[in-house]
Amino acid sequence: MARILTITLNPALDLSVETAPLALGEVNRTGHTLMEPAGKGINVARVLARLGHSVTVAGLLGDANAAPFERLFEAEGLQDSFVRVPGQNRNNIKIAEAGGRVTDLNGPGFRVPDDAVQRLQLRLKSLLPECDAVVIGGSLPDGFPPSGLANLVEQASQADKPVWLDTSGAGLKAGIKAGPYAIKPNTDELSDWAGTPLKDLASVAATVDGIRAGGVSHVVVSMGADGVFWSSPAGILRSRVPPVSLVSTVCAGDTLLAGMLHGVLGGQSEDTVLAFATALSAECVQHIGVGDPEAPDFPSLLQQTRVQPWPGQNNTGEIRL
Ligand SMILES: Nc1ncnc2c1ncn2[C@@H]1O[C@H](COP(=O)(O)OP(=O)(O)O)[C@@H](O)[C@H]1O
Ligand SMILES: O=P(O)(O)OC[C@H]1O[C@](O)(COP(=O)(O)O)[C@@H](O)[C@@H]1O
Repeated sequence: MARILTITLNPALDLSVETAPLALGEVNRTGHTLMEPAGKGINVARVLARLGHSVTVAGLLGDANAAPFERLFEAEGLQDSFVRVPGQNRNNIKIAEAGGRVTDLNGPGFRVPDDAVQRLQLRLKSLLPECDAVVIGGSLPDGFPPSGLANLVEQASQADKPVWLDTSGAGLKAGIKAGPYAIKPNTDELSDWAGTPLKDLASVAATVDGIRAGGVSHVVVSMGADGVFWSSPAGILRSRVPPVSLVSTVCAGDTLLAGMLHGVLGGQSEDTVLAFATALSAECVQHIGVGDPEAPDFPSLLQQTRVQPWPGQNNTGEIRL
């Protein structure tokens, strides 16, 4: 069991809605709906706790609607070390239509006070000695500078804690420069970072090589139904997902990251790490919410997940994503 600190700078209440294909501009009657406290670091924390780790959740939490988050932390056994800030955590709406299309409506939340980065740095000072790894996940709230994210990455790295970073846009740009141990962009986020659409595995690989040359040890690229591309000091692996019945891809990236961290901290072989994490993320897309390592069909999903070195035989990199 490892001690993991996750940081969520912009938590959200996710309202997930399962529905038939939307009739825009009309009354739609939905199926299953679920409102849950979320945000990338919090989602990762939930999966890690279910995998038996001791997890502290931190970051910024709006005080106006903190109660559901606090209830979740209590229920899931997560140590709450969030810095409270004035205002509301955002509401994010996730519409999962039959057929697998998912539409995210991510709302605005609190605006951060001027001293937010300093308060977080102070909080981290006391939390870092107590953890084995740090996850920083999600977007930056209004007023939080990308340089502030870079400061947090540097602070944790200087304390010798591996930082796993999952963010996007300007945060990802600044974060990569600060030299995290690992990043987990999806193909769109990596394309955005590269400034060009990455349409095949060869271009993903070339982009990842550049990032690794800059000092990031592990680059995990999640590619939706095309699986995962993982470049690390041990080499490059690519996984393929098992067949699943798709409901919602929301939280699949967070579940994948948690599964990767679980395996890497556990010292498992690379193949085992990637197969486990991929299968768990595939389990996740079969329902709303984070992946469940205790799902009855998880062993079968794991068995059907394929991991291969990349580029393998007959694999020249032109596979289109
Ligand atoms: N349609 C799908 N079928 C099976 N597995 C999937 C599917 N979509 C996503 N996954 C799994 O979840 C992982 C993360 O999903 P992805 O959409 O790439 O990340 P993110 O949620 O961060 O955008 C994928 O790498 C894959 O392993
Ligand atoms: O901070 P961002 O980039 O807006 O993302 C937040 C959203 O991402 C999620 O954490 C899901 O992320 P993934 O689909 O990448 O796993 C949601 O719970 C949340 O609403």
